[in-house]
Amino acid sequence: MTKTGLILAIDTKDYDLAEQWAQIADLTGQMIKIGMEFTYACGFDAVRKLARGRQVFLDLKLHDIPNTVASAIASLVSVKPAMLTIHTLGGKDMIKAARKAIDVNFPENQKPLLLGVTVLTSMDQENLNSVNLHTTPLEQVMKLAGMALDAGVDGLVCSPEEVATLRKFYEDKVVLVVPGIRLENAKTDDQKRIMTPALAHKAGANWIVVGRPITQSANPQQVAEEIICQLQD
Ligand SMILES: O=C(O)c1cc(=O)[nH]c(=O)n1[C@@H]1O[C@H](COP(=O)(O)O)[C@@H](O)[C@H]1O
Repeated sequence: MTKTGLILAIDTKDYDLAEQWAQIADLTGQMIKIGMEFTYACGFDAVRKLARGRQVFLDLKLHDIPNTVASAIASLVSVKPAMLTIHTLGGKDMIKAARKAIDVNFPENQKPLLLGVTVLTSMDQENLNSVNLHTTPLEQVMKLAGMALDAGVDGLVCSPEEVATLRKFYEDKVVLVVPGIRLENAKTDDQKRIMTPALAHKAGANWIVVGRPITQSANPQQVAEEIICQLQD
């Protein structure tokens, strides 16, 4: 069975709270994810400070013309991220430019994994149709996955619902990072394609990304520990 790790999403505008959550991640041996909310609110000095000495997934979901994405990636070297995200919908030229930007700018032993976001976990069939995509989420994820892997991503961000199919098709040749994790299989917020930690693990996720179910709970450390237990075989 695929080994699955937990990534804690540090989605807050408050530096001190982010540090508290990151310390819980340190105690339980998790990676942290720093995204747009923290970065835009606290700035890049704060991102570097929070990242220091930690394994960081820098989730800025870059999506722009190839030259702009490549230049943005070159500016991220000082954060020393373990992984970073681009949107696969930016297309193959943008992805190739991102790949090259990592290969050229990051030192050999500090190259982050380049992850391609496929179909956001907040999108269901109705949302896909609303942007004129008349395929199922699974078909769209598989199509984007093939294109993105050919163009040079190391891994994919997808919902738990696509993990088993991707794992069967690509075996262990792709890193699968999986948000849309909920402790119960009931849709209660913006996440539409969801699964429990145990089921995402069984399906073959390398990493699950969890934010609010941990950070908004009464006891974040206890919930994190309970989730980690669900990831054992
Ligand atoms: O790239 C991501 O991490 C991501 C992709 C996606 O399709 N869905 C998704 O929820 N995420 C991120 O994963 C985290 C999920 O947080 P919660 O919904 O609070 O567990 C957020 O930080 C999102 O930005």
